Amino acid sequence: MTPAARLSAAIEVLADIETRRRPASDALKDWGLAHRFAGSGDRSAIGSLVFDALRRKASSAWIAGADTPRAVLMGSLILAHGWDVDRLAALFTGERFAPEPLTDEERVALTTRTLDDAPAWVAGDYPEWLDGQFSAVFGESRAEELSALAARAPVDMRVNALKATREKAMAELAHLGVVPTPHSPLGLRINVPENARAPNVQSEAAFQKGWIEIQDEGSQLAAMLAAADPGMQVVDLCAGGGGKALALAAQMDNRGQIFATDSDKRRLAPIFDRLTRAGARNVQVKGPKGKDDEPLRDMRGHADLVLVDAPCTGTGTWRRNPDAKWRVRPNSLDSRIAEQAAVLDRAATFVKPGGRIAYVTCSVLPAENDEAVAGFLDRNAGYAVIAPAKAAADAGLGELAAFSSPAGHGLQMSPKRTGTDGFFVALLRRTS
Ligand SMILES: C[S@@+](CC[C@H](N)C(=O)[O-])C[C@H]1O[C@@H](n2cnc3c(N)ncnc32)[C@H](O)[C@@H]1O
Repeated sequence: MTPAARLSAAIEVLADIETRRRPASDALKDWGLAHRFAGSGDRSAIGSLVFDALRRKASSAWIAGADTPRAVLMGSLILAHGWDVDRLAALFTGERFAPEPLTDEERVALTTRTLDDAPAWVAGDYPEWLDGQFSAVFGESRAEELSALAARAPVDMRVNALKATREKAMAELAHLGVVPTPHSPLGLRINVPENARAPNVQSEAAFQKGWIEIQDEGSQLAAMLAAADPGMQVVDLCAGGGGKALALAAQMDNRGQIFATDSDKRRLAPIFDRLTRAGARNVQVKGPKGKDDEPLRDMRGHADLVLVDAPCTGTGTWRRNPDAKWRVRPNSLDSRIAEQAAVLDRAATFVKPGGRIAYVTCSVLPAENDEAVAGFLDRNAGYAVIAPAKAAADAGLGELAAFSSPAGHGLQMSPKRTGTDGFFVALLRRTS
């Protein structure tokens, strides 16, 4: 395909995402099936154009002076790819498979409009209805913070201490240009250059041998902050595919027990192969047998630590899922808030006196973070927050103490603050 034809395809896919409110990956897949002549290079280039446009959708529409898929693509080529109007005009020719030529109005908008007078939700590329939430957590920095959440994310890996050291894994992956992550002592990072494809880490021998797991550094730090020690009895209540359970098993050096469960048994499916590959032997996976089954009933009142890696809107992962931010709705936020309250209250049934709950979300919304903790404390008198600065220091992560959440119930990470996805971590001790 010609570069101009790829632009037309990207406009088509963006229109499909917009009109059918569907995930970008589904729209791209369908486009590929309907256009089998397109090679993998074409599909990958179109995917990059679409994802970059979605990252910068509001600001692109602003400088293009319209919010049509065509306008958003044009704006993003200028903002994200550094094009100028002449370069656009050279491809928007209206010739075979090329998008229609630029109108005078488009040309004027694209050469004169800037983000200088744009509101925060436009400059930061996020849905306007969430402005109050972002203002509460980031204040005047919200446009900058959210802009950092719109950028591309690096590929982060956690070295599995059960099988390798960071030095050993780094040497094995040197050809991928891996560097240590700034905070996690087990973190490795590949910074993917603009317009390049992320490497397929899963095909590397180091991955196959279980030396590394793909895991954002924020998720690694959340597991460290949970502070599971060898020998502890740990419940991972929202274990899903097991990313945190694997990190905890390595922290515990395979000693003690982790009971991993999830309300959705199907989500636990990948965990078994992952545990085997990682050499993690202290994790028992217990899926619910029916709707009202409590597979961990024997653990009631016995756990040293209950990890609640809660279901959430995922606003902290928008770097990796830029289309998700335009799909999040007030009713889905309300549903997540209700689930968070339910799962926190369930967690409390497992904690032994003196034990802890680690509450984690990959969100930056106070409604899912500080407010969820405050609600839990109102409903559960025998719990107290462990001061975030202390939790950070205890985990050997004293530098995170600066990132206490607004109400002080937990730590709030973000791409701008910590160079990670946006994770929130609160630790609650059972005092009576
Ligand atoms: C953020 S994901 C977990 C990710 C996983 N811990 C990891 O590190 O790979 C949240 C999980 O919570 C589960 N979940 C939702 N509501 C729940 C509930 N009431 N009890 C337990 N799990 C729940 C979802 O099925 C989902 O798998």
